[in-house]
Amino acid sequence: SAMSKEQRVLQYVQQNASRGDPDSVLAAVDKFGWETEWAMNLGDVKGAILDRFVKETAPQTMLELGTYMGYSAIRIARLLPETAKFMTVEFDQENAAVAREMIEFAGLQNRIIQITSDTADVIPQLKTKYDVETLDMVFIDHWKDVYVRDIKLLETNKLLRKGTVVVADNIIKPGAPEYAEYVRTCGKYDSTFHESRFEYSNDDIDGLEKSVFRG
Ligand SMILES: Cc1cc(C(=O)N2CCN(C)CC2)sc1-c1cc(O)c2nc[nH]c(=O)c2c1
Ligand SMILES: [Mg+2]
Repeated sequence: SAMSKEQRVLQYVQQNASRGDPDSVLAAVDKFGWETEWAMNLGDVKGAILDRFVKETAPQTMLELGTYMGYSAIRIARLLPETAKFMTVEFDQENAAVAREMIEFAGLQNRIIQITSDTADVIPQLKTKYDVETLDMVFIDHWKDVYVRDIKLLETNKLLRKGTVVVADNIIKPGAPEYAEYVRTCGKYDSTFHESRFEYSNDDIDGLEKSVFRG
């Protein structure tokens, strides 16, 4: 059967990037996104903002909700020390399979714990099954309608501590208004909005919300 868009991106990476070179993998995905087919990767413009947050935070324990093709997982893992524990969760089996190959091509499979499951099932298991005490940083980029559900699950499962940094994609496009409202008004976070460009677009606006848990 014909290849999916995600498989086409993976093939392009395998044929145009250098195995074991994460930056060349990111560059190939971005070139494909700009020049050939749009895809919902974080992309280079918002990616540079996330890079800065990851470098500033230097997390030892990190969680990503929404792996998709693995682009942001590679983006994050390339900045983490070997000692860091980084888990990424993807619900869609086909996307998870593409991500596994993309992450392997980048040579980062030893730095990324890939989980294929519903985040609502995984979050309550992080302490017991994944030996997590608390999270230093979280990147939320799965589905806008469950952003609030999942950050509340992180709270009730005692996975956040004073200073945990929670970053969320797509605050403007497609938009996560309930999430923005929650983190900005619930009193539990110091939250800032970082305006940027929508992935692979010169004119559409989007942005990342960065919310630091007050503990
Ligand atoms: C799938 C999709 C379509 C969008 C859009 O407005 N489009 C008009 C403009 N054309 C060009 C693209 C299509 S925005 C978006 C999207 C973007 C993300 O970064 C996402 N991140 C995580 N999870 C998501 O479901 C997610 C969806
Ligand atoms: Mg996104």
